[in-house]
Order: sequence, then C-alpha cells, then structure tokens
Amino acid sequence: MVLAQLGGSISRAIQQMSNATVIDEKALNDCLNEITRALLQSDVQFKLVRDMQTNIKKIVNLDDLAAGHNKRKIIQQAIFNELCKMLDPGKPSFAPKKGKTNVVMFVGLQGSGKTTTCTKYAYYHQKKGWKPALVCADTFRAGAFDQLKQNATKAKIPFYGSYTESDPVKIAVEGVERFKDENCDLIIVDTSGRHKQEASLFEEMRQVSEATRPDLVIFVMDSSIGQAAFDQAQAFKQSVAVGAVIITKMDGHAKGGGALSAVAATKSPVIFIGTGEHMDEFEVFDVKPFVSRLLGMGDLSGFMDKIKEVVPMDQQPELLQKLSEGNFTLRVMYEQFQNLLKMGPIGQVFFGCGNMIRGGHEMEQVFYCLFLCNHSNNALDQEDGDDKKSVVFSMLPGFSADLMPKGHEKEGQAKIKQLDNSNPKLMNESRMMRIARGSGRPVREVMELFEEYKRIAKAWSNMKGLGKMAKKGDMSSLSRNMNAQQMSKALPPQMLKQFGGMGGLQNLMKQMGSGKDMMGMFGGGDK
Ligand SMILES: Nc1nc2c(ncn2[C@@H]2O[C@H](COP(=O)(O)OP(=O)(O)OP(=O)(O)O)[C@@H](O)[C@H]2O)c(=O)[nH]1
Repeated sequence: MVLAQLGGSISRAIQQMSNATVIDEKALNDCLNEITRALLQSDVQFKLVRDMQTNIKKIVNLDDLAAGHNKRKIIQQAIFNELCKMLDPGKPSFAPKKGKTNVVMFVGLQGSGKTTTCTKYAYYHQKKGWKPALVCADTFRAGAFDQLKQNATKAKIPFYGSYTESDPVKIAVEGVERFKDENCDLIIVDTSGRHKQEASLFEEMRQVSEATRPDLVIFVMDSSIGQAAFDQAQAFKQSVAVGAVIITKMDGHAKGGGALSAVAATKSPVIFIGTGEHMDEFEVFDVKPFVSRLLGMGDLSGFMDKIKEVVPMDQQPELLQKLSEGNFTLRVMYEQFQNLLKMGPIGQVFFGCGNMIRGGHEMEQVFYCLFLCNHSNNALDQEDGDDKKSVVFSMLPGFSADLMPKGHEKEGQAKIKQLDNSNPKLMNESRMMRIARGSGRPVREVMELFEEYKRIAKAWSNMKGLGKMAKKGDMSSLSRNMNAQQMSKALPPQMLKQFGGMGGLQNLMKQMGSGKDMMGMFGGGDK
C-alpha cells in the first residue's frame, strides 16, 4: 500500500535532518516541508497537514532546547504524536459487549466494500466466540442479498433478507427482531449504497437507523478515494451518527492518506482496515502501533502476536535443539527459508530474498525473527493456522514497509536450494563453481550466499546461550536475568543497530516491561 511509501518518505525526511551537522531552524523546516509534501501526495487533507506543521513548530522550540538535548528524538516524537493525533479522535468507539444484544449498522457508498466488510466483521467476532448475524437491508442493488447470503453461508453465519420486499426499513426491523429472539449478540445491518452521495441514500440511512436504533454506525470507506475522503466522510456523519470507520482496500494502490482525513471528518476512530477480498484479510487498527510502523519505529508486540499465529508448533523443538547447540547449518537455513515462504506474502515479511542475498545484513534479522518464532511455544490456533498469514516486517524497529520489494522470493529460494546439501567445510572454490554450473547461477551469487551463510552462522553462535536457557524451559530466569547488555551481545549486530543500539534496546526492554512480555517473546508466556 502506498501508505508505506508515506512512512518511508517521512522516515527519510527525519533521517536527512539527523544527518545535518546542526539541527537548526532551516534543517527543521526542510524536514517539515518534506513531510508536508509526502502527506499531501498521500491525499491527506491540506488543512490537517498545515495544522500538523504548525503544532510541531510550536512544540519543538529549538531555541529553548539546551545543547545536550537530543533534538532528533524530540522532533521525531513530536511528529509521531501529531500523526497519532490525526488518527485518534480522542474518544474510543462504542465497544459491543459479548453476550448482550448489539446492533451495528454499516453505511457507505456503493462499491466501498460494505457487504464484504460486514461479513469480515461478523467472521472476526465469530472466531472470538460471538454469535453474530447478518441482515441485508440493501434493496437498491440487485444481487446485494445474494452476495450477503453467499458470504454468510461460507462463514456459517445466520442471515436475513428478502428477494421480494422492497422496503429496507421493514427488512432491517424484521431481521433485527428475529436475531434478538435468537439471542444473537452481534446483529449487523448492511444498508444500501449509491454511486455518489445522494439525498435518497441519506434519507434511507436515516430511516433504517431510526427504526433499528443501532448501538454503533460504522462508515465504510474505500481507501482509494483520495482527497474526496474528507467531504464524503463528513456527509455521512451529518446524516447518521457515525461512531467508527473501517477503511477498505488498503492492499491496493490507494494512497491511503484519506484514512487520516476520514477520522478528522467523522471524529470517529478507524477500528479495522480491509487488506484484501478474503474473509480473513481484515486487521484491527490501533493508532500507535500503526504510526510506529509507518515511521519505521516498529511494533514489537504486534510482531510477536503475528509470529505466534504463523509458526507451526511441530517445527519448533528440532530447530531449537540445533540452534542451542550453535548448529546453524545450510540445511537449517534452507528449511527456515521454506518456512518463511509458507507464511504468506513473503514480500511483506522480509525484504525479498534477492536483496538479502545480494549482501545486505537483512538475512541475520530474518533468522533472528525465526529464532523468536521457534521459541514461541504458544499453541497455534488451528483455524488461524490454515489461513494465509503474513508477518509484517515493518513491525520490527528500523524497518518501514516500503523497503520490501516483492517478486524476488523464488529467486532467493532457488539460490539457497543450490547449497542445501553442501557441507560448509567442503565448500571450496571448485565446489562452488560446480554448484553454480549445476544450478545455472553465476559463481558470484553462490559465493555471496555462502558468505552470507557464514556470517549468520557466526552470529548464531552468539545466540547459543539464549538457546540453552530456552531449551531448559527456564523462561522466567531467561527473562528475569537477561539485562539489556546480555541481550545486546546475543543479538546479531545489525539487529542491534536497528533497535537503536544499547539505548534503544534498553528502552525497548523497559517498554516491554521485561517480565511477562519478554517471557512471551521467548516462549515462556501464558499457556
Ligand atoms: N482488494 C480488496 N478488495 C475489497 C476489499 N473489500 C472489499 N473489496 C472488494 O470490493 C468490491 C466491492 O465490495 P462490496 O462488498 O460488494 O461493496 P459494497 O459497498 O457492499 O457495494 P454495494 O452493496 O453495492 O453498496 C468487491 O469486489 C470486494 O471483493 C479489500 O479490503 N481489499
């Protein structure tokens, strides 16, 4: 998504400012202008961007900052806070209560993804033990009921609608009543849309809302509508009591900045984003982790959650054994690479193997992540495990999502496969040439890959201690006893750099509250 590019541009602007010999008024202005340009290009409303710039300047008064202050950090924090403010209306949306009757009405223009999103929302809650039901009050678009019926049947969610009744209010009321009688706790009413904002649409929405008295009205907006987002969202808000926003199609080429505008227009939070056409391509939206990822500052807790979702339990003990013995072989590298590929859109997960192999240090981080994966003993939710999953690498500090070109996955896998059965000790020049000939790859690539392997293997020998402790199952002592210094020794150097060095790591450990979360990180959390 293009929002990732926005994040990249902002991070670069901050980085450029940091590289300046002195951070003075000019450096700050240049940085803010760059950020303004990036936000405007992403379709964020002009007024919002201007306000943000003014606020940051008010907060960061360079003259008042004593020489010892870390100006870069202060400016970065101010930018972070302002972006969060844009996305956070300051009050949470109504939270449905499990076991009670909750009526949630969906509104939005035709094609915004409303019907699809209703089902995603129902399915999301159903997986968490709710009893959702879907009501199709869209009598305007032919085929709307069939679409909802098809989606609901697939997800095994009860539904209500009619092929003959043309009054949406009547259907909505009947559906809500029926599902109240059936003790459903989340009754979702899908309403009709129009191609554009029309008086008839708003009138219909008002009537359905008055008749069903929803606890929450969710406005569904297509992320690709650009600068029109603010006005569209405001028009809906003026007609019905919009209490939350869901932005769809965040997987596409949308610039996505409209999401920020929609929040400002409705004064309601974004609660989910749609990231694809499938039922499970739906993510909870949290402001701080989102902005953090956008700016390449990472979201470790989200990252760990994702990891717990995707790593097969049965592959953990064996790898753990190998790693704890410092036994990082080419075979391990290959197998873990296979694992990555199974995780889903790998391009989202890691840079693209082509890049890693071309001599960056990213591979170390990949395997560090795998180390975390394989130390995570939390049971896999079987249902989730079957789904197509992805780990968003941007959750790791120091990475912004636009650093991940797609399309090199197969290439990287093929290269690693060439080395699969080779004993590193026997890997001399003539052997490498033979491998290159046999696999049709240039010798240079084979050599580079082998060098990469050696570097990772070396980094992994530092991890031995961690592995042993984890293997003994002594998670609590691991988390209690490991201080930032020990941790820094165990981390691959490049990873440590990405965390922001010792200082960054200390901060991170503090943030994570060294106890429970660190235990979770290494597999000792709640079972
Ligand atoms: N790529 C992608 N496609 C989506 C997403 N959400 C919905 N769609 C697609 O967008 C198209 C329109 O979705 P619908 O759910 O039919 O839209 P709607 O707003 O209900 O349309 P009306 O019922 O006519 O008002 C469908 O092809 C969906 O599969 C998403 O998050 N990503």
